[in-house]
Amino acid sequence: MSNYATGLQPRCYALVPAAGVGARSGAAGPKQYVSLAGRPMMAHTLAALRRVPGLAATLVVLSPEDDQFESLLPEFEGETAWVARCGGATRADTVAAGLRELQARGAQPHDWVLVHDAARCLLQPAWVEQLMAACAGDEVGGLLALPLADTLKAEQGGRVAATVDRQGKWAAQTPQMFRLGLLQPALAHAESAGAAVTDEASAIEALGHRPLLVASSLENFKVTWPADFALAERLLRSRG
Ligand SMILES: Nc1ccn([C@@H]2O[C@H](COP(=O)(O)OP(=O)(O)OP(=O)(O)O)[C@@H](O)[C@H]2O)c(=O)n1
Ligand SMILES: C[C@](O)(CO)[C@H](O)COP(=O)(O)O
Repeated sequence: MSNYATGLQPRCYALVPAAGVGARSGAAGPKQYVSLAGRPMMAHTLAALRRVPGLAATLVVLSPEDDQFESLLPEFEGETAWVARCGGATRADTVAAGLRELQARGAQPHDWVLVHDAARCLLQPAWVEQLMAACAGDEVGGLLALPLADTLKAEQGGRVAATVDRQGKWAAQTPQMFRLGLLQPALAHAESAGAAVTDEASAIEALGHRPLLVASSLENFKVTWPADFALAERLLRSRG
């Protein structure tokens, strides 16, 4: 019997952490506002989420200091498009604050939350639908990810220290989809243990669960480094 068998149909919420500064990107300001194919990067991310059938609402979590969202994405806010200015110092802090905001807006423990990086602006709705379909009947939830195609090296002082066995290794992407009632305590547990989790799945794993891996696309990369902007722009333009 499921822990979440309330008799109520769970809702699915998207939570977009967008409170980062983009230090690695070399951009003059937060990378989520860099213009790509004529629109701020985050506009592409949010447009993709808007086209996902079955999402009850999308919550964007900004830094309290953000002064660009309203002017650059004036059309976003609405009945199912929410904004909160409660982002934290780390991605995990931002997500935890966003979960509290979802709860305050009526989300229940059995509801699903799909956490998706603002910086993964090449997202395709079909990939999100695949994740939702895979997780629908699952107790734990899961994430989009990609099996590693390259040989993996461990580095020390600019030289190869070791070649790491890549067999069975995947690169984690987003969305990462978990029940609110599981993700919230998982992040709280990670924080109290002083564990710096870089994604939601690691917090869930630390509780002994094994999230589902749902194969995604190389195109769902996270804009991180300076050269990533040009690649994202080319791909966005090629999609028309
Ligand atoms: N304190 C933070 C840090 C990151 N993020 C968000 O988490 C996503 C993935 O993080 P990353 O690519 O690392 O973004 P930045 O933190 O902005 O980049 P950097 O680490 O290079 O500074 C981004 O959408 C980013 O805005 C966030 O909401 N709050
Ligand atoms: C969540 C994530 O995008 C999965 O790959 C990644 O862990 C975020 O890491 P970052 O260092 O905050 O960019």
